[in-house]
Formats: sequence, C-alpha cells, structure tokens
Amino acid sequence: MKAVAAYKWSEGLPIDDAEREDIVLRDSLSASRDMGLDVESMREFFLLQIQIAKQVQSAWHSKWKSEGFHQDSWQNPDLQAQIRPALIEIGADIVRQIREALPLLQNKNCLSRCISSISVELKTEFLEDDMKIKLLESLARIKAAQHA
Ligand SMILES: O=C(O)C(=O)C[C@]1(C(=O)O)C=C[C@@H](O)C=C1
Repeated sequence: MKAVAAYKWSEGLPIDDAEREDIVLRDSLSASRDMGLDVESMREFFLLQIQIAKQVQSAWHSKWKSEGFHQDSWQNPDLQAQIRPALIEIGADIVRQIREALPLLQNKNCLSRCISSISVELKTEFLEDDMKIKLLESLARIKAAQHA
C-alpha cells in the first residue's frame, strides 16, 4: 500500500477511488463464487480490506505531510500499469488461500489461536493491531456457499 500511497501523493490524486473499488469487489466476488465461497461473507471481508487499505494510505500521506516526501524512483511503479494488475493477482490468490484454509478458519479455536500470533507475523507499516483483529474476525465469519 506504500507504493499506491506514493503514486497518489506524487500525482495529487485522492486516496478514495469508488469506481476502482467496484471493479475490485466485482472481480474478487466473482472469483469467490467460482471457488464455492459464500459471497456475502466474502464481500464483508473485501470491504474491510479496502477500508484498511485506505487507512494505511492515509497514514502514509500524514507522515509525508509532516516529514516531507522523498521519492525513490525505483520504488515508484505506475498505479494503472503495474500496481493495480498486481493487486488483482493478490486478490485472486487471497480467495484461493481462503478456500484452502476454510476448514481451519471455521474451527472454533482459530480466532483465539491466531490473535496472539497475528500482531507478530503481520508487519505491514501502519497496519494497527485493531485492524488485524478485525480482519481475523472477518476471516472467521467466512463460509462455504449454500447449495440449493
Ligand atoms: O487501487 C487503488 O487505488 C487502491 O488504493 C486500492 C483500493 C483497494 O483496496 O482495492 C483501495 C482504495 C481505493 O479506493 C481503491 C482500491
């Protein structure tokens, strides 16, 4: 998310892009449906992920506002040509991994077991503990699709 924030900062773009969020959601939910996952619980998870992505980008912008922005040209990929296609790939991978981990996620002990390790293992800058816990809780609510 630092690269996304850096691109928007340099180009003077707003963090929120509702049109892009619609595309991301549509793609992720269609992949979820194909994988036999419950679309509503996946929607809740992806909406939370988007909200957190925006909070993390805002934190970067606040830092650069107070401390200045030092552009690393090698670290400045293009949002449309490079970052967004990579984010779509990551989204598809997340759906596959959730499908694979579903039995584990639905285990009653999953939340309590993961909560203590997630704050150590997830080290993304500006990703606060409360966001990590919300993500875990949302993951634990994901179900398989009901068959008629
Ligand atoms: O593609 C972007 O511009 C992003 O910041 C990523 C993302 C997302 O999580 O998919 C997050 C916020 C924007 O409103 C749109 C999409």
